[in-house]
Amino acid sequence: MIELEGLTKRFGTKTAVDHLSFQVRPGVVTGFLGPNGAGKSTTMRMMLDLDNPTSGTVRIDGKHYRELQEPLKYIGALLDAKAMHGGRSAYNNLLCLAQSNRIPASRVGEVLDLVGLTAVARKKSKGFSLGMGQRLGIASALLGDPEILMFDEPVNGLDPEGIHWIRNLMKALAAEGRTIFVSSHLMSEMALTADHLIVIGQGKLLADTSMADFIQQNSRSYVRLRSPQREQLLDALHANGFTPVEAGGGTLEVDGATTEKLGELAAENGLVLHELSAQRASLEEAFMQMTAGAVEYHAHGTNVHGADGQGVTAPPAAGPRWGDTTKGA
Ligand SMILES: Nc1ncnc2c1ncn2[C@@H]1O[C@H](COP(=O)(O)OP(=O)(O)OP(=O)(O)O)[C@@H](O)[C@H]1O
Repeated sequence: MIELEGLTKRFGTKTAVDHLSFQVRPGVVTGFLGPNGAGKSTTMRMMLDLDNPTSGTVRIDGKHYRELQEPLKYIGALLDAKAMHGGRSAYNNLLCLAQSNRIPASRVGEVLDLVGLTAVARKKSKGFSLGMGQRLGIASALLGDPEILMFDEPVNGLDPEGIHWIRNLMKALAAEGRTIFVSSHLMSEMALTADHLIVIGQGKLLADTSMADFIQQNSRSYVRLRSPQREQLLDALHANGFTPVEAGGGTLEVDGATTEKLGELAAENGLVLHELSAQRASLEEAFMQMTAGAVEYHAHGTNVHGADGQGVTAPPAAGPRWGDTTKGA
């Protein structure tokens, strides 16, 4: 278990991490998400005592990192895959780490095997590709067979097979009851890997929730409609209190409705539908909403339908980018 309490880091006037408090529990993969520059790496560095907090604390199984005897046996981390000594072989890099943590040398061969680097174990790591470097970093994290594992953007540089492998590895490690904490700015990746989510933006906690609840609470569900009798359909929708949104190509989107309700409405009005489908916004959209604040989807719309007051609301041209400061605006 990792516990953060009021963790804060300032670099001069820049607050990189802002009063973060959360727990990372065993037995699940916890995703640590945020846009570039949100403060993920800084938080992880403080968890590992590589940076001093300005204020607040991090506890690993109730202790400060520096109080841990042979920390690699408690917590393994992949932070910067390039941190290895390039002039040493993969095997020797790991052997040095093992020796300084009283880990038997036999474990080096085991973890090299686990990450698929046995064939290049004696090669100098400076010649490694990005993906091989990631695998070597993961091997070093696994060396002490720790109960807690932290990975900062572990799929960086991995090919599709490697990405699949690391995903399954993290899930398998969590299933063994370990605490797995993995950062990413890739929402799609987290959706496939994480059971629990911690989302930060501008160093602040935005969400601490199960993946299922996050999607449920943050993604928008709506119905998509297309009809050759678009004008009549708009009239019928407005007459029944719906606010259709223009989605391009003659398609309309309606929030707060079911396909059953809108199908019946079309039938009652004798309207032909070419499309009637329930939609749920992707996780990516959920993140956009969360980090950009409640995008005022309806409030900033543009009336594109005409002067009869029965306009459709156009969606915003483009959502704010990750890291914008408009949360809650
Ligand atoms: N040593 C430092 N000195 C000054 N500013 C720093 C330092 N380290 C990080 N920062 C700033 O703190 C903020 C958080 O950076 P951090 O690297 O933790 O974010 P991140 O979420 O890991 O981003 P990314 O996904 O791009 O790696 C950024 O604005 C960054 O520029």
